[in-house]
Amino acid sequence: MTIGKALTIAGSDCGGGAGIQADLKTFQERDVFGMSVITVLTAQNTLGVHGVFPQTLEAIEGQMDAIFQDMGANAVKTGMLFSEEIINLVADKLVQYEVKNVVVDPVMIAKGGAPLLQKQAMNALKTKLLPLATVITPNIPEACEILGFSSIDTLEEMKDAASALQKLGPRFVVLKGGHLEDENEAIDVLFDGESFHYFAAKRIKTIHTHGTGCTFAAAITAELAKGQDIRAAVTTAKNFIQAAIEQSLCIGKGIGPTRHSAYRNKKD
Ligand SMILES: Nc1ncnc2c1ncn2[C@@H]1O[C@H](COP(=O)(O)OP(=O)(O)OP(=O)(O)O)[C@@H](O)[C@H]1O
Ligand SMILES: Cc1ncc(COP(=O)(O)O)c(N)n1
Repeated sequence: MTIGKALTIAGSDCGGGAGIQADLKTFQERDVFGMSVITVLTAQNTLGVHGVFPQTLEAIEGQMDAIFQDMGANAVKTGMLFSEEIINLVADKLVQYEVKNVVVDPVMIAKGGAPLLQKQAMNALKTKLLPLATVITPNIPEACEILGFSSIDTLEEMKDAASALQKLGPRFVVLKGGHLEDENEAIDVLFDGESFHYFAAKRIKTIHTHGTGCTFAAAITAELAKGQDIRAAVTTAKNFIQAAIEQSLCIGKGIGPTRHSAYRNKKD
């Protein structure tokens, strides 16, 4: 019996809505074998991030070696990497193990505003990690930060940004439009170096969107691990996140998580 193997290299969200926990739930729902390398522990709930505890480089390296010297992975996602040292280590290991299908979610700031990437790590993200990526999945503020743009306000500007991001080295760019001011639609743009593809869905009116970015990127990773091409992977991920937000959960006193099981048994 074979199964796609997907690895997430990310931060732990003890509250279960984002990070490693969201990724593993998504992998399970998409029927791939999920594995994890924990870069940082966060003390976090729906009200915000209350503590960030980076793991030692030795601990991160040990987890990566354990996985790649035995099981390997058909696709890898990176999420919260937090520091320059962690980014450099993870990038070196991805090169060492010749990892294919690397999904980089350039996590920078939590929904509540807490920094999840140190300012001095930006250069390593841009120069070491992005060139290794098969696909990157920034949201609009992250794209602005990477490119030094002051704002991205329209679909045309999203296309310009996606094209500029692709020049930094990733094979594909999926620029997420969740932060665009559009009452009706949440539209994401895929750029493959030649053409643009659009993934639009009805915008859902809810505050409970904790972990949407992690979940969306994890769903892309799962589909790539199964051998799907990028357009099929993003199509499934968009359907998956739409269902998860439609049934998002009012758990806790703040921004609740999405329901990872909402797309279960639905046809792609
Ligand atoms: N209110 C919404 N209704 C429908 N889809 C949404 C909504 N908000 C975000 N999305 C979609 O969810 C996915 C994740 O996008 P989003 O922009 O929320 O990521 P993000 O800001 O990186 O998330 P996070 O802050 O959790 O990391 C995208 O496909 C986006 O279009
Ligand atoms: C460990 C970790 N990784 C990623 C996010 C981003 O998710 P969100 O912006 O929805 O809080 C997070 N909050 N925590």
